[in-house]
Amino acid sequence: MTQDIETIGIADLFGPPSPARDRTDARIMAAASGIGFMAVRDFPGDAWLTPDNRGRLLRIFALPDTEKQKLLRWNFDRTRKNVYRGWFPLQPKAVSYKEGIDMGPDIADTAGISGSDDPLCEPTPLPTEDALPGWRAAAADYYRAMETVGNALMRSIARGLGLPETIFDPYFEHGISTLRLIRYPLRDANAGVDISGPDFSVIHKGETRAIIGREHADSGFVTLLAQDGVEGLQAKNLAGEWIDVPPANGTLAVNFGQLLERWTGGGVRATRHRVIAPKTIRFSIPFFYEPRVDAEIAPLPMSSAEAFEPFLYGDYLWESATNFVEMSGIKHLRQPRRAKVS
Ligand SMILES: O=C(O)CCC(=O)C(=O)O
Ligand SMILES: [Fe+2]
Repeated sequence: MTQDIETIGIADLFGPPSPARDRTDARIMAAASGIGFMAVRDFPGDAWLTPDNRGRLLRIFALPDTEKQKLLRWNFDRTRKNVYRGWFPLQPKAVSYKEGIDMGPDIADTAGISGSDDPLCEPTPLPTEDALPGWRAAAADYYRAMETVGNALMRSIARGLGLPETIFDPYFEHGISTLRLIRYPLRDANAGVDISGPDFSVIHKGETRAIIGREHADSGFVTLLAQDGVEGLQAKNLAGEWIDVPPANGTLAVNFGQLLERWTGGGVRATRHRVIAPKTIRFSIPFFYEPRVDAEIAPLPMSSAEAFEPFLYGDYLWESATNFVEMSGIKHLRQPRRAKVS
């Protein structure tokens, strides 16, 4: 049986305790512990999920190259100081064929982390107000809206696990969530890359489709993904089949990260996903809801919890995130803040 991805209205998560909220919690936990993907709708800030409003953020891709280059990260431009936040350009030879920007909490002024020497807390290089009037304010509003949704899902997951609903709260004060804007152009057939190989293409519904987003699981707690109405995202279901994640307006696709999978001893599933090439250019806006950099992750007080050695979120994230192609070549720039007990 192919299990579909459920769409769940989450308005009740923003109200007082009620039987309706309990039912929503149960549906979320069923998705989290089952297929590991869901779509959510009906929440404060859902007005963002229209083509016009997403377009207010995606305007950044229309900047001239000279303006985008000012935002590049150190691994793409050695004159830059930012290593973790900022612009990643297209990598024509990589499986993932995308460009975009990673932004941190400083854009929404929720940071309280300035002055830190941790690259995970560095400020985000942003276009000037003159280059893109009104854009910064829109990005800040969107960031705050997604923090609110992430927070509501985090509490719902706590309740769904049978834990106090505030158990995760302290971990997320001054969290380092990432707002990412992605553009996947059509692959240039003359780029000198043979995309017929198995790494670069798959058969889907009898058709050969290029891969533009390499198969992976996300690193963080929960990911809130706005798609632009263009298909391409696929999730691996429990039977190991790739199923399409519908890009419906008014919904966010939600998947769970490896941090949460580890924290819950596999109770929540960090589902693998990938992007196959649609016929048109594609944009997406993932928001990775994440704890504070110095959060100590230790086994949860649940009877089913498996023992593991506590670790710092920042150490774990750096190890994981720097394996992605857009973060290549920077692993050596941050040392673990806590030595492993051997
Ligand atoms: O573009 C998409 O739809 C998915 C992006 C994604 O999986 C990611 O950035 O982690
Ligand atoms: Fe992802």
